[in-house]
Amino acid sequence: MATRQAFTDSDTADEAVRATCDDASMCKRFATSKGYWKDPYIQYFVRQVGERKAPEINRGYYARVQGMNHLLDAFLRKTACDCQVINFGAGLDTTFWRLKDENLLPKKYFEVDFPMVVARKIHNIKTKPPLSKPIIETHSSDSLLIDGHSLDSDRYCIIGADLRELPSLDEKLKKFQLNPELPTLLLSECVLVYMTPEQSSRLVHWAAETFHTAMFVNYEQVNMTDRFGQVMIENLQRRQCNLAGVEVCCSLESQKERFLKTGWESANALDMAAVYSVLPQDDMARIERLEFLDEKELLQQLLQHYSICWAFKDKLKLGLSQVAF
Ligand SMILES: C[S@@+](CC[C@H](N)C(=O)[O-])C[C@H]1O[C@@H](n2cnc3c(N)ncnc32)[C@H](O)[C@@H]1O
Repeated sequence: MATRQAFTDSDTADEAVRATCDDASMCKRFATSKGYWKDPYIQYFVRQVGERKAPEINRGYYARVQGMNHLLDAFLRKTACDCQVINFGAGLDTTFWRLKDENLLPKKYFEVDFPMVVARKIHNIKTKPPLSKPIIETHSSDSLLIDGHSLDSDRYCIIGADLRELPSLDEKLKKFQLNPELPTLLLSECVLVYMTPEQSSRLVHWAAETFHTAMFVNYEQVNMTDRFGQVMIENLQRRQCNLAGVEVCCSLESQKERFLKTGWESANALDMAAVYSVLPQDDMARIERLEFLDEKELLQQLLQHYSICWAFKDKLKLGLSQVAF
């Protein structure tokens, strides 16, 4: 009886975590509909623009997407795209298509998410030619491996796996030709916070052990010990969504420490208020004209509660320390 209860609880918890990918995509869909940035592909994953989001939410998403893209693109340029990218907990992310359009595709772009999320993503790809065509165009043979829980092509691979189960994750990535010798960028955008500190540390450690030249970029909450953080935690808990890893989100120091304790050479972290202030000023002026922002303080508070942390190890001496803001 006790075992059955435990199974049911953890299943409900995982379901709530999986649902967060819809929240992220709906917010991105709304912000792109307002013109914050361009994403011609997100409409194929989220059909409706959906209900209005407050201007501070849209600006927060703008900073999140621009911040992550900035480090991703800098890594791709540094390696001249002779590298691979793994996006952990990618959800319905559309970065593969952006990179293809911008001629910035790495040798192979991998995504991992729960099998149920991956199944939905693959269904959308299969049924929407604007999504499937770029994958077929970058694939050399006639046969493409697609089943319910994985898609494998020459340049793009989607894997259904639980990031907390490392032996199985490692086996699946290697089965789909992950190359430990290639410089590798690992991305996690609002993902590690749903795992316990031990589980996320093990994942980050696995990455440090597997690749000699790599960068890990993690976006998630920070400064969560104050009242604002407490309200965020309670709001999510009300939806059965537990921030199991919130302990690591105390400060920029605790974010960096996770990497420094698990085999990474160096780690940096900025809160999103700092990132916001260093994003290209001309585009910033453009987006700040899109919607009137009444709640300037609220935006500032929101930005101070998210961060980007990036860590690297650079055996090939590519100059990864220069990949920064
Ligand atoms: C908030 S969403 C973010 C999605 C995407 N990274 C973005 O920013 O648009 C979190 C994602 O992480 C995935 N995720 C969380 N824990 C995971 C785990 N243990 N294994 C696989 N995926 C996980 C969820 O299914 C969900 O798609």
